[in-house]
Amino acid sequence: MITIVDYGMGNMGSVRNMLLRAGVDSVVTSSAEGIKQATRIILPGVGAFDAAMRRLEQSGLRDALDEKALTEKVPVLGICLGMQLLCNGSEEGTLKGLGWIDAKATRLTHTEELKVPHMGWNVVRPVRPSPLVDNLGEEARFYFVHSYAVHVADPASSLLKCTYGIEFDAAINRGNIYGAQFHPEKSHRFGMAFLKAFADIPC
Ligand SMILES: NC(=O)CC[C@H](N)C(=O)O
Repeated sequence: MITIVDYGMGNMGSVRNMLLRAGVDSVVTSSAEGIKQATRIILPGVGAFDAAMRRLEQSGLRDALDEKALTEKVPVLGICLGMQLLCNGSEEGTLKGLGWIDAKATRLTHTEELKVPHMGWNVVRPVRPSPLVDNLGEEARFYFVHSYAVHVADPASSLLKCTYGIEFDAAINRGNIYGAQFHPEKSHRFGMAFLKAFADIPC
């Protein structure tokens, strides 16, 4: 069973609905108790970096998440802001991130042709094989809405790259920790395949 973490920053319902369309059941929890039951976790997120970190800390969810991710090593998927939170930090804020993957988020550069936020569909390029991305097929495209982009320190932590002015990491992975900068819940069949693959990752 997948547990979707509700910490007041994002649309848990659309993630749950896309999982259902993929034939995967899930529960939404806003409590540390709920997280303790989890065997697989999705950390969604829409909004600002510091506000999200503050909510995770103040709600007591951070400790429960640390235990699951670092000690029990259950598969965890961060989506959009949720992926940025997995990193050491972001130029968007001053607070430290969860630090589960050695990476940082930097601001995208606004130009005449390329507006920030990066909003809309974009293609991604596979970097290395992983059960999470191996079955996406040719020309996989995903839906993005973000102003900050993640760059991993160790190239081996990158699964998918995307280019919007600069190249950035669109999906990342280290051990049991996974992240997607795009919104799989808004990415039609590609997003459904991606979420199904996360649900099927052996643990
Ligand atoms: N869509 C969002 O919530 C974006 C998350 C983050 N604030 C960013 O701009 O990258």
